[in-house]
Formats: sequence, structure tokens, C-alpha cells
Amino acid sequence: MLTLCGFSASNYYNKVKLALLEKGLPFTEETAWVGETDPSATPLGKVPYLRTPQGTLCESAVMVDYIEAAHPLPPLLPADPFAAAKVRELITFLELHLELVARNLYPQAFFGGTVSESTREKVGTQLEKNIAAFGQLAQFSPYVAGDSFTLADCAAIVHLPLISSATKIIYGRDFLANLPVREYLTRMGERPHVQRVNADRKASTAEMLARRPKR
Ligand SMILES: N[C@@H](CCC(=O)N[C@@H](CS)C(=O)NCC(=O)O)C(=O)O
Repeated sequence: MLTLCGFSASNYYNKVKLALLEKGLPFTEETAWVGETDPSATPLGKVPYLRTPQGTLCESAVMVDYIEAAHPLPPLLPADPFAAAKVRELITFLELHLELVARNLYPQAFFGGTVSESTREKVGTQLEKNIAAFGQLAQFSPYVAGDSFTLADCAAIVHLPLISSATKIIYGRDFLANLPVREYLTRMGERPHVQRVNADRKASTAEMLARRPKR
């Protein structure tokens, strides 16, 4: 049995959770808030991490690769090596060039902190450029990598809403507005497993905010 550790407010946790749900794999969830993680499983203290019968794994990209290799059906990666690489390209692009850059805005956008003017400017410039480039790779037809649901959707469904919200809050404008992201997310939101992940995310976010010390 697999155990997914972390919490359902985390986008990286939800990427792996959605992959497990879409695979139809049995798994349990173990709540581990930041600061309360198992250091032997996640040396940087990040979530998610995965307990498998053979040991633990950290890094969500590694986890979904392991899940795909250990449980190939139903596939969440194309069989063709090039098509599979294109799916991984989208995920890497989304995480390295969009989510990790937008993450610099989260302290102010979501957690009541502040972001310096120079960070605001630098991140805005980078996101403009990187989102335009992402638009050249993403298909949204109807799935982000083309005609089938893949691991790239597990990533896009959890990361894109955060990038939209953060840019709306910080710059007063959704930087993803020129891409068909809203329609895509509405379409994906019809999937029962996406609905489950979103419902769990809302409950976990409320719990996470309630746990924060009052400012
Ligand atoms: N590259 C990591 C990123 C995971 C990550 O950044 N998780 C956040 C929660 S969404 C976290 O644990 N943040 C706490 C920290 O970085 O100390 C992965 O793909 O698993």
C-alpha cells in the first residue's frame, strides 16, 4: 500500500494525489504539515513524500514517475518515448518556469506577508516571458498535452490556478488570461477526481490558515 504524506492544500501534494486517484490505486493519506515532516523521508522538509513498500520517496516528479512505472495501467504517459518526453517537458516547464517563479509572490498573495517592489517587478517580467513560452508548448486540445489525459494535466490542474490567483492579487491582472486556461480548468473540473482534490484542498487550506499564529 502506498501512503501519500503532506497536506491537501499543497499543489505538489495534489499533483501526486490526482495521479493516484486517476490510476485508481489504493493509497492512504498521512497528514504532515510543513515543520512536522519525517526528516528521513524528506531531507529538505518539503511535502509531499511517499511511503512505498520499498521505502520513501521525495520530489513529486520522482513519485509520479515511480507510480507510472510500477502501475502502468491506465497510462498517464503516452507509450511513444517522444510523446512521453513532450508530456514531461510540459511538466518541467510549468514547474520550473511558471510555478517556482510565481511562488515568490505567495507570501504576499496568500499569507499576509509582503513582497519587495524589486521582487514584484522581476517576477512580473519573468512570468510574462515564461507564460508566453508556455503558451507555445501547451495544447489544451482538450488536455494540456493534446488528446489524452496525462501527468501534465495532473500538474496543470493544480499549478495553473495558483499562478492565476497570485498574479491577479499582486498585479491586478491574470497573467494567464490570454491562454484558454479558464475553459480548460472548467473542463477538468468536471472530472470526479479533480472535484475530490479541490474539495480536500479547500478543507485543508482552511485548516492550514487556522493553524497559523495570529498576526
Ligand atoms: N520540488 C518539490 C516541491 C515541493 C514543495 O515546494 N512543496 C511545498 C508545499 S506546496 C513545501 O513543502 N514547502 C515548504 C518548504 O519548502 O519548506 C516537489 O516537486 O515535490
